[in-house]
Amino acid sequence: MSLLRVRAVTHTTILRDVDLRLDGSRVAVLAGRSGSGKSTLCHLVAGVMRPSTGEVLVAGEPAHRVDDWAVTSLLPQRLALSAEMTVAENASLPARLRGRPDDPDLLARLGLDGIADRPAGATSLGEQQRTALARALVLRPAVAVLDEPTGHQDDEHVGLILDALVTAARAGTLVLVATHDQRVIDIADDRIHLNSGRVSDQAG
Ligand SMILES: Nc1ncnc2c1ncn2[C@@H]1O[C@H](COP(=O)(O)OP(=O)(O)OP(=O)(O)O)[C@@H](O)[C@H]1O
Repeated sequence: MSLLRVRAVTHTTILRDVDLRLDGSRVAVLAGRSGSGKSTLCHLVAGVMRPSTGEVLVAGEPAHRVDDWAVTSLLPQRLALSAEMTVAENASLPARLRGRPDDPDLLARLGLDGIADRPAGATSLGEQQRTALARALVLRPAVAVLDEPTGHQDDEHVGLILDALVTAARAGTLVLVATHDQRVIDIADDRIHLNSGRVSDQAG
C-alpha cells in the first residue's frame, strides 16, 4: 500500500482525474504553472478540503479524517502563524499540543535560533516562512505538505531549506512540495507536473 494514494480525483473545475501513488522517505515535487492546481492538490492531501469525486488516502485513511500533524502536516502559502507567539512557540506548537518532545536542532538548522524568542509578527516574511516550515516538520510527520516553501527566501536560506527537506525525507517523511523553484525540483526524488488540473508528466 502506498503511503499517499490519490485515486481518480476531480475537484470542482480545478483538478481532473488525478491519480498518484507516493511512498515515504521521498521528496516529491508538484510543479506546474501558476493556477495549474498545485495548492488545491496540497489542500486535498492535507485534508483541509475533500475532493468532489475520487479519494485521497494517507496510510489508508481518508485525508480529511486525519487530524494529527504527526501523520500529515501543512505549510500553507499564507503561513498561518500566531503573530503574538514567539518563533519557537509557533514552531513547537504541534509538539506541545501532542505532548511530544520538541526538536531542539530544527530552529538552528533553519537559521532561526537567533530570533527564537521574538514574536513571529516582528520577523521578516522569510523568517516567518521558515518558522512555519519548522512547525510542519517538528513532529517528523509521515507526510509533510509544503506549499512554495522557498517563495520568500534568499539563496543562502534556500540551501538551508533544501537540507531540511532532504533530512526529513531521510528520516522517513514523504515531503510533498508545490513549487516553481528549479532548485527544489532538482533535489526531488519524484516530479509530478500539473497542467490545467491534470497530471501531464510524472517522473521518479
Ligand atoms: N476557492 C476557489 N474557487 C474557485 N476557483 C478557485 C478557488 N481556489 C483556487 N481556484 C482556481 O483554481 C485554479 C488553481 O488554483 P491553485 O491555487 O490550486 O493553483 P496553483 O498551481 O497553486 O497556483 P500558484 O502557483 O499561483 O500558487 C486557479 O485558476 C484558481 O484561480
